[in-house]
Amino acid sequence: MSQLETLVRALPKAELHLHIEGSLEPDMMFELAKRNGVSLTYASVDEIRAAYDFSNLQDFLDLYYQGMAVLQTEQDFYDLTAAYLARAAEDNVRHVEIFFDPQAHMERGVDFETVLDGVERALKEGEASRGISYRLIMCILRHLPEDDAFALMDVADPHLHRLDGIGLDSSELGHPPSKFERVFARARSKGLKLVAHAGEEGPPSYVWEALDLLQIDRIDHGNAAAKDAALLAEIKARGLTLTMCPLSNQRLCVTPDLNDNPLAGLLRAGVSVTVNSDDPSYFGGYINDNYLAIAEALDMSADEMIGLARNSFLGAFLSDAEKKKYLAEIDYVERLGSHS
Ligand SMILES: Nc1ncnc2[nH]cnc12
Ligand SMILES: [Zn+2]
Repeated sequence: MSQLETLVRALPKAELHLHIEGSLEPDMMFELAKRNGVSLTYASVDEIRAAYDFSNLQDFLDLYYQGMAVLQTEQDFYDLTAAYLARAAEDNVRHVEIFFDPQAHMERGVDFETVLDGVERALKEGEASRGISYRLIMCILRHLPEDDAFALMDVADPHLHRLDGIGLDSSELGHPPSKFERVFARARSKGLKLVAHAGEEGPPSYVWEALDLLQIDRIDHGNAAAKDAALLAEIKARGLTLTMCPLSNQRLCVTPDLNDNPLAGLLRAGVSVTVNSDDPSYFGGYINDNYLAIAEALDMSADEMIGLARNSFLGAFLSDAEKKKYLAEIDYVERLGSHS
């Protein structure tokens, strides 16, 4: 194992951009299909993996919504989340901020409470048994109408104390942040943190809208910011963190060549960049795989790996005391490394 790999594995990390439904591994898809009597169009795990050959975001989303149809009971959502936490623990992930897509389940007749109860039960257990702290972010599907988003906010209203933030995901092109300005205003009035996928496939203007109209606290992806110097300056001035996902960008042909990923350039330009896995079961890697892939492709240093891990806690929706605790752990790993 290289020194850099040893370091990446040892670093405590926060994962800030993870769709829990995107951690559904083919093995579990088969198991749940059997348990729930759902028929899959695939005959084997290998066939599923072979289907994960995407040309763009929509290609992926079509399979992502299809795959999650096996998730039906509270136990399913618990099992899915518990499996992710077990895998994240192997990568020394100490804090997670998880997205979930209730609309994609409710339209199949699964209750909002079933989803939330199962995900939350696993997160609470993960915190107690593995020491992985968490925040939970409910995402709005942007390809659906504004009315549907308001309906989701109504259903979620009695449970808002169990949620930390609101996000915006799904098909970006043709669905700019402005479509959800009023929904985000309502979420803000409820005291929720706000994040949005912006500038993944979409242009810099979508990132501007997320900043100015949605008034987000953090940007998911944000790749397009690298194309607009004024936008970059604004992101820095506001101290906003970008939750970037290099293997996702590669698999969805946002930056098919990892060498072209803007992550290192943005970090070196002083932007608070973080590394995340997005939908690890679909994109061929969990968080350490993402760190190691960009370290190699973008010729990043040990200090930069440490900086990315620090940013993950600094950009998290944690208290200052919690951040301090995690940052001290990174300092410790850094000191160990400097003596070796
Ligand atoms: N990378 C991604 N972009 C937009 N929506 C998503 N939903 C799950 N993964 C996503
Ligand atoms: Zn995402």
